[in-house]
Amino acid sequence: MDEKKKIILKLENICQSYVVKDGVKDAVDNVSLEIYNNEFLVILGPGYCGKTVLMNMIAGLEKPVGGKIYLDGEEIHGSDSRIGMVFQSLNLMPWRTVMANVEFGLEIAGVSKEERRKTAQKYIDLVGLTGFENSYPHELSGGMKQRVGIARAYTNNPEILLMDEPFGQLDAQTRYAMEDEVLRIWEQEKRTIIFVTNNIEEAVYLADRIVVLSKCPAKVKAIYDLKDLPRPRNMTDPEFLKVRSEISDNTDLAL
Ligand SMILES: Nc1ncnc2c1ncn2[C@@H]1O[C@H](COP(=O)(O)OP(=O)(O)OP(=O)(O)O)[C@@H](O)[C@H]1O
Repeated sequence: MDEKKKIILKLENICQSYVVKDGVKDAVDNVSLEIYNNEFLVILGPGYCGKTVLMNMIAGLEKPVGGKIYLDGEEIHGSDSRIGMVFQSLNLMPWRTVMANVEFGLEIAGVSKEERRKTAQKYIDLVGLTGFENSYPHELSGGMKQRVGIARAYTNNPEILLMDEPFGQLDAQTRYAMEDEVLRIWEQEKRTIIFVTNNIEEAVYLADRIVVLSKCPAKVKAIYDLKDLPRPRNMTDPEFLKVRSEISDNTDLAL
């Protein structure tokens, strides 16, 4: 079988609800998805629709009230080291240098100092932070902090990388630069990426496939295969704009 078509992660009828003061709030409603090995999957949906809740369930940070999650064909029931996460709020430790932040997961896993230095350096170089190993988070720009977050996630060697609106807080210029960076890193160091955004241009720029979610509670509204849209993509190309408008006609995003 084509390695790209191997299903690495499967969500089967995933549901999430919360008890709130005036009843039950449904956040995710019967989401089923198959995610292929090494693909760049973008989850696109309006604000508060349930994107983060869905990512948290994949990451094992919260338990679905219904449904099953399979990784490499086996059901998983919580967090799994094969799934890593890059958060929007990066949770970098301000008292640790770039190197110490990137090494952190390996330190916890008991990897020797020499080994973790080597691995961390590889990913610091990959994300373009060579020379900043001894800097502290407050000395870095927003884009550089995101790079630290990405390096830290890669260092733990996950098969799947979850990125929940990682560039949402960056200014437009830095955001464009980071989109190119994440594509470059993905091309160089292939992993499956599941990337959440509410920005349609970002979705069309990055994705192999886009999963469009409905308003809350999140349901799968449509799936678009963009593999035939050549890379590098240009947001002003007629072909890009055609795909963008086709998708925007079919979303609940306020555009
Ligand atoms: N623990 C919880 N208890 C009650 N409601 C919750 C809880 N977690 C999430 N929700 C609700 O579920 C809905 C989806 O939230 P979620 O954070 O997944 O949205 P989102 O699509 O990631 O939004 P954004 O684009 O703003 O990041 C929201 O209405 C939110 O208030």
